Amino acid sequence: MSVRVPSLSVLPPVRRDRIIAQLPQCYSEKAAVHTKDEFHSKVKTACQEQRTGTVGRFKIAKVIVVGDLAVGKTCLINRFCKDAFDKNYKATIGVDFEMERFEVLGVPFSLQLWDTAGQERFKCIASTYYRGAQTIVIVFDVNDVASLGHARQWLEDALKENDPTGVQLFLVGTKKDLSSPAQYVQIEQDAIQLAEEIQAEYWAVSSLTGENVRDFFFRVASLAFEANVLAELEKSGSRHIGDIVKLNNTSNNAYATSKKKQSNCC
Ligand SMILES: Nc1nc2c(ncn2[C@@H]2O[C@H](COP(=O)(O)OP(=O)(O)OP(=O)(O)O)[C@@H](O)[C@H]2O)c(=O)[nH]1
Ligand SMILES: [Mg+2]
Repeated sequence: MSVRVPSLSVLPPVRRDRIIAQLPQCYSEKAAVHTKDEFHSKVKTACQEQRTGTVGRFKIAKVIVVGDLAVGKTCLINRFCKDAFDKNYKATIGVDFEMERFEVLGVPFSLQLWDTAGQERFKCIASTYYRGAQTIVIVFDVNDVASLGHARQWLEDALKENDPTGVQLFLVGTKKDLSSPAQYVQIEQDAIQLAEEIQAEYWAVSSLTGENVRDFFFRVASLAFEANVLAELEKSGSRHIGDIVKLNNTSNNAYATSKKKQSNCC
């Protein structure tokens, strides 16, 4: 198992191609977290007035990526974070993670992307990292019906460690480049139906060609950001949250939490 934990002081600056000025649209209106064209007006105003509280001050949203072995979880993350693709399968042992920094509506915001192992023998290690997720991404291979069939079980396992009301769910079909249009149409129907049932947003991507990968992660970052700012606004009611919320570096630092978990890990 490899877990790399960068310190805050060595984080690179936000890349120019990680700047989000508008809400990216969903993949399918039939299965979306929401279908609004723009960020919530309260969120836009809060950002303009720099009233986003702890969001923007080292706020990091934890995203866990789960799903059957070899469906393409690692390739999906690597395509986005490193613009790389490896055709050779190398199983993830336990977990790995990547940090991605964005700027959303002028506010810094980071995603901590946890790439978990799909292999049964590593599942017990991986599941100890599920806790505290804000976003759960369930991955399946669009050419493998069984991997879609297992999505509910992955969700159930991830929700054991998280508050179901507080998480955003995504169901992502990978390896779109390998499927014929006819095959794809069939599995997409089933996937969208499942996504509707579990209230997940559906996406289909190819890490080989890069199709939809960037749009997908931009959508994840934007929806997590929007939910975080709305939660901050709700927490502080009509008060000016930027004036009253002080970040406690020890208790709110996700890196500290990760380090703690790392040392407890089997
Ligand atoms: N053609 C094609 N192959 C892909 C794509 N994504 C992943 N693969 C291949 O599928 C295999 C498994 O990919 P991984 O990303 O390692 O799978 P994983 O889900 O991380 O697997 P575990 O770590 O064991 O859970 C590799 O051989 C990849 O090259 C894709 O979009 N298109
Ligand atoms: Mg992997």
